[in-house]
Amino acid sequence: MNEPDFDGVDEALALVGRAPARLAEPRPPGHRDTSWPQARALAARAGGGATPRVRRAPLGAALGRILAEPLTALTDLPSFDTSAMDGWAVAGPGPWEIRAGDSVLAGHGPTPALPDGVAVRIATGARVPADTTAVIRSEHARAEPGRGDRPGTAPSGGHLHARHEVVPGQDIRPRGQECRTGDELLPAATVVTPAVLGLASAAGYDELATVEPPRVEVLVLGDELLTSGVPHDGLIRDALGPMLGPWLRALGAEVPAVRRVGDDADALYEAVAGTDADLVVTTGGTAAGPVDHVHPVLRTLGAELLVDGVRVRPGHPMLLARLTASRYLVGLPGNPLAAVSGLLTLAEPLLRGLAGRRAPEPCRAPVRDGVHGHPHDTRLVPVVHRAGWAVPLHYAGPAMLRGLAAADGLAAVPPGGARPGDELEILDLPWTASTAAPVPAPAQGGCFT
Ligand SMILES: Nc1nc2c(c(=O)[nH]1)N[C@H]1C(S)=C(S)[C@@H](COP(=O)(O)OP(=O)(O)OC[C@H]3O[C@@H](n4cnc5c(N)ncnc54)[C@H](O)[C@@H]3O)O[C@H]1N2
Ligand code: MOO
Repeated sequence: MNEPDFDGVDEALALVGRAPARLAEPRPPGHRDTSWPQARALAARAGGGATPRVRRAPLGAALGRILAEPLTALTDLPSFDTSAMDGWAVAGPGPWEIRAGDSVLAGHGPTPALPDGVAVRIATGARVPADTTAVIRSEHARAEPGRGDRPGTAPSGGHLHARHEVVPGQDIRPRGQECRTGDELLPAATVVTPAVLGLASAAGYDELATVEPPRVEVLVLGDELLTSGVPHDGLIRDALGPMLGPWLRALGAEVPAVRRVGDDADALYEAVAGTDADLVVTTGGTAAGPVDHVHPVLRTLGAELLVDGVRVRPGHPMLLARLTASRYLVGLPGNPLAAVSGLLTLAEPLLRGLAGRRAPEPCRAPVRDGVHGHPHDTRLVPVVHRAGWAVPLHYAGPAMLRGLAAADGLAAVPPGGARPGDELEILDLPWTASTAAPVPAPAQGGCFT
């Protein structure tokens, strides 16, 4: 490729400059790469076209999964008129004669209707007797003992006086207040959180229909990679194997194992041809070096290249291939930040579709400092959120993870760059929701959550 200066920009911009943005130059003709927005849309379409596998699982096994169908109420909630307080059920105007006998407790069937002028003790959560006008909480009522009541026993035969005005319906939760049978409580594609489990249980569910997580196999290429110890003799540590498994799981995938296949074309062919995963993610070997085997292996397999290079820095050699009607391969470049760029550009939207998840609301934030742009390509730059600003981080070169490890997200810098105050799209990292500091709402809100 005849763009040494532009590629050099990526390295130079590992330290973020403050120069004013340059205007985008026209793309040289004949370039085959896909634009960054197109690549994301293509990956999302490929994932969204798949038919998700659905499984009915007991509530306890559904946590973190995606609802395959809407959650509709199997009952009215509450399913009967319920007392909201411990106190007295009363009918008609007071004072009321206290009905002798047991209190009305939670968990019991219907009790006899309440005639006007009568009160009966009732517990929070109990079914209110038919014809009850209101519930008066204990502290708002005064019970006058009847004859024969012993101290410490429930008064009976005495009278009940309200200390405050009684409003009809007070402290009664009417049947169906929260929902009616058949109401849609949550749409399909909702993530099953602990709160969803609670709601599903309250609404009568024993099990939930959820989308089976897509299975992803990670193949780490490269003979130069060590799995332990300090880099030596030209060998380096594998930074991607330890990162990609948990990252892909955070995106809703099942990742049984990360395999290292070295720079062996036959081993790569065998691994890809024999996989039963929905998605194979490879790292390294996407460029045109002597041991870059991803393209030749895909050709031998007859795979269809949906994306072959993306106009994004770092990570432009990333690719997306269809292996069979329902299996995909995402080739991530070997440089670690370039691999993350491929993960967010291609693997994330593809997996979102395969996992049945909804697209997140796009999130934008103003960038505090000017950011150099690539002349033709989008740049992804690690940023932290500070007082409503996205602040670009240093150490953002293609081979570096130092900036990313401190980041809250990646800002998409358009071709030509950004000036201070420009609103940029921010890609959240899957863990930022739990670590982000409270944010004074930026212009468009929603980032880092
Ligand atoms: N002639 C050209 N050479 C390169 C181009 C180009 O356009 N023309 N693009 C460069 C860019 S940009 C990238 S990104 C890389 C992509 O290369 P590959 O996907 O083929 O990756 P490798 O060559 O295998 O590795 C690149 C680099 O990353 C290191 N690496 C690989 N795997 C890991 C890992 N798991 N953990 C840590 N580091 C890893 C590897 O040692 C290399 O240093 O190609 C450029 N070349
Ligand atoms: O610029 Mo590459 O895409 O090093 O990452």
